[in-house]
Amino acid sequence: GELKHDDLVNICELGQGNGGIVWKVRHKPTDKIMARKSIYLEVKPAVKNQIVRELKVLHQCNSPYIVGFYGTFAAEGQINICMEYMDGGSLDLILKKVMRIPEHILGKITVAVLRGLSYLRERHRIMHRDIKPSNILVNHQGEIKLCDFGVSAQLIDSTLQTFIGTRSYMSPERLEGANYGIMSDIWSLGLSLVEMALGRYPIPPPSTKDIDDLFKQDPNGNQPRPEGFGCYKVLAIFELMEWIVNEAPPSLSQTHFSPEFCDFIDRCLKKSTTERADLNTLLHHPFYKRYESESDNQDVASWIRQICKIDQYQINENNYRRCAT
Ligand SMILES: O=C(NOCCO)c1oc2ccncc2c1Nc1ccc(C2CC2)cc1F
Ligand SMILES: [Mg+2]
Repeated sequence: GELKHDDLVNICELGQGNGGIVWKVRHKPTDKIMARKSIYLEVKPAVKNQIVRELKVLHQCNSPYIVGFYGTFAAEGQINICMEYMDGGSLDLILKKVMRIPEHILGKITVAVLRGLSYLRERHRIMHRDIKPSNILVNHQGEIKLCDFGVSAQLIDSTLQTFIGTRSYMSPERLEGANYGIMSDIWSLGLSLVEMALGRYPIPPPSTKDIDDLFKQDPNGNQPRPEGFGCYKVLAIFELMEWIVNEAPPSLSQTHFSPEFCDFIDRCLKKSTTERADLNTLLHHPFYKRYESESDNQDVASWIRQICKIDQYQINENNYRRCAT
């Protein structure tokens, strides 16, 4: 049956952003751990009920590359979406812990995202609409899954993409207000991969010297990033949108990345949608091919566990220091 608000007990807050707050919760009747996202909306009850009705389609969204769905309900003026708890968190949080994500892990991420996008398109005829590191979640089993995709048309309209912060992953055509579709998700994937490969949002593009410094000082990319890293100028959001529309797209250099990866990125970040690679082309690209055959994700699992162990170690270290004083 449907989940009820009173059956859920808050454990801890997992994150906040763009009008939504996510809690780790326990479902008392089943003792199951879940993540509950609450989105506050000032809309009429009829609109809320339509959103809940449309979100129930998520019960049919079953794929290894899509975060599991347990149920949805309206309570206290919020839309609540209960989903699978992913104990590795989202890739934007992972990126804060490490300098950057190694290419072979980015290959596995690419396989999962392309397969997730294919599933949403083939089986549900929808695009994602919000591909970015914070909407790609991982767990200790090495699974990589998508969340926060546009399954409810009414929720899309009600939020009207007012979340200005997320515009920076939007494709040029979408920023210009032109028609956009799945090709816009491909642009967002390309931009997200460059950000995770370099360890920083890639617009304005870092200079070759910046990138060489980044790789010289820490070849394995495991040290947390020093403050003021790269001391690059952070553009205001509108400057950023202008840059995406008017300037050349970011790219990767073959000094630090494989030719296949560099080419994959170039194909995703074509500013013109007619030149940009579509989903099927990318599913035949050598970079995707290199990783699609690897069935298990034990390399991802051990990489995630190693990062979370550092995290756990630091928690213990801080606790020890506090107790020792
Ligand atoms: O969270 C969203 N935006 O994040 C900004 C607010 O924090 C979001 O925006 C939508 C627009 C249209 N339909 C749905 C959603 C949806 N949420 C959502 C979609 C799919 C799932 C699947 C179970 C994994 C979970 C979700 F939370
Ligand atoms: Mg999100």
